[in-house]
Amino acid sequence: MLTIPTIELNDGTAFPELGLGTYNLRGEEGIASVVAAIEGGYRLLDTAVNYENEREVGEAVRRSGLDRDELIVATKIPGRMHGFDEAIESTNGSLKTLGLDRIDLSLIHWPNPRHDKYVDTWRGMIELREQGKVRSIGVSNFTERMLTRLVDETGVTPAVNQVELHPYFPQQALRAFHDAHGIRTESWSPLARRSELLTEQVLHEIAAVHGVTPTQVVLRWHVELGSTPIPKSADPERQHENADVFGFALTPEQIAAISGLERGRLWDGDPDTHEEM
Ligand SMILES: NC(=O)C1=CN([C@@H]2O[C@H](COP(=O)(O)OP(=O)(O)OC[C@H]3O[C@@H](n4cnc5c(N)ncnc54)[C@H](OP(=O)(O)O)[C@@H]3O)[C@@H](O)[C@H]2O)C=CC1
Ligand SMILES: O=C(O)C(=O)[C@@H](O)[C@H](O)C(=O)CO
Repeated sequence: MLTIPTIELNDGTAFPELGLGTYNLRGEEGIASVVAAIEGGYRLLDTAVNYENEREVGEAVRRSGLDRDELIVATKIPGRMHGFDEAIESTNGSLKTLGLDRIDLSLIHWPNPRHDKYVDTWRGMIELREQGKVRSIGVSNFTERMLTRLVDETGVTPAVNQVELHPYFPQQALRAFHDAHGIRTESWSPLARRSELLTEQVLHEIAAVHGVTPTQVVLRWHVELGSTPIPKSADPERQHENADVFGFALTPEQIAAISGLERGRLWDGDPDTHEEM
């Protein structure tokens, strides 16, 4: 079993440097994949109401037999549940579906700025944290301007901002903002959803130098940037490959070469315009 190192969030919580994405892991097969990941050493599980697999993730937590406090279960409030009361209702629903008595990390899934309710949603999450139903609170797909507004209007800085981040979209400016404000960056689609990224020549060259795979080079790049990647894999061997990135280090030149693959978002997931309910 691998040991995945942790960092400390701005609320004092120990948080893994790599976790498991669970988008599309559903049913008995999905449960088995999540159990395998936990047995392989994963301690951060990323789900969402909109993935329709909170039941499976909660069941995997129970089947793993691991002490509950060793795991970080993260879920997300969907756009249709924005607002103070709605955030509380959504979280109570997630607790029930997960079958757990605490959510370790709750995120606002998308800001949906046209509806302009994310500040009220955030206030609901602050209340949930005070009630102990949620341990850490954060956001996803927030821009610098949106993060600034949350802090200015509530005085509470998110612990995490989970955003699209991979070598095609390295998010340098947003990461610098996070670092300056004590917000942990989390990378979604860290492998660019497998796409053609893993065939890039530069990744193969760097992988050969270290005796690792191109996938491991990409995930190590996230770690070196100070972001927690949450690669999704249904397969225990690929889960192991993805998490086994703490035994080598990239040089500054290699990190720069990987960041040089930048070309933009995978799809039109721009938080200023994309709306997800
Ligand atoms: N907050 C947000 O708005 C968003 C959050 N997310 C979160 O981020 C997670 C990860 O992002 P996701 O979009 O799933 O994409 P990823 O970048 O994690 O890529 C997942 C794909 O890569 C494949 N894969 C995984 N490991 C390997 C490997 N070692 N070698 C070859 N192929 C591999 C998987 O296939 P296989 O399973 O067969 O191994 C799957 O097809 C999601 O699952 C979700 O939890 C994602 C999008 C948006
Ligand atoms: O997976 C998520 O968390 C999302 O927010 C979705 O937008 C997802 O990335 C998707 O299905 C986009 O095609």
